[in-house]
Amino acid sequence: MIRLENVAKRFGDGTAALSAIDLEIPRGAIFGIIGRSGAGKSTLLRLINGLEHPSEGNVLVDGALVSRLSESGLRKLRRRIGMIFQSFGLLANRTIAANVALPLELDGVARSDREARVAELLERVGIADKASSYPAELSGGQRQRVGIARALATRPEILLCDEATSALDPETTRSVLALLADLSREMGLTIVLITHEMEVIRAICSHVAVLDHGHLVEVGPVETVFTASTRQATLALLGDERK
Ligand SMILES: Nc1ncnc2c1ncn2[C@@H]1O[C@H](COP(=O)(O)OP(=O)(O)OP(=O)(O)O)[C@@H](O)[C@H]1O
Repeated sequence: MIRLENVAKRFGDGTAALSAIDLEIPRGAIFGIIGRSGAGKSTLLRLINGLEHPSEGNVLVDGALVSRLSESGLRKLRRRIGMIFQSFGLLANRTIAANVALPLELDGVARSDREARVAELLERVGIADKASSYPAELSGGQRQRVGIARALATRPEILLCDEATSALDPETTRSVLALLADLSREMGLTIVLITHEMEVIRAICSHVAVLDHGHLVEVGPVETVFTASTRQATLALLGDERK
């Protein structure tokens, strides 16, 4: 379980990216965090995997205080937390199989075990036939499948998704989100997804938190928030849907 207790994050230049955030993300949830550009979504994700530390408050993953972890503790934590990105983050000069194998190589996994695991992952995300291709030869949706396979290589319990479908067309977005939902169910994976698109939240999330100018406006089950909210920031994100 991920827990933020009264978390604030201020950057050196005085920017307050997050203020007084209390949030609990249950194990196995598909938890969406929505907000406009600059609302603090990426900062919140970076606090969960320890890339940033809070200026105030606590971030806990399964009871461990992230800001108190040693370097080796942080490395272990990041092995339990996979991440995928809008821009996919693949290495252009490596084949698809070699991209997926990278975290296993860094972990010192033996070559034969790596090859077996990579084959299994590529099969699971539906691109087994692309193992020897290079990223430039794949569509956006296929590249994100590679990103998902790579993120899951070390069998993490948590997957952080940073605008993972924002570069994809609506149909490809739906198929990638469906894959994420299936993986969450199969593996008991907790997914924390940040987006500025309501449709993404509606498609797979069980819970949603709305961020606005660094503040948590509301949080709850998707249906409740989307049908009953009276908060201006939420209504603005819902736009015409509620009219
Ligand atoms: N390293 C940094 N130094 C200074 N300010 C930062 C830094 N990172 C983020 N910020 C500021 O913190 C605020 C929140 O940024 P953040 O990237 O978390 O928002 P976001 O909701 O993810 O936005 P977007 O959807 O545009 O990525 C913004 O005002 C941003 O300019």
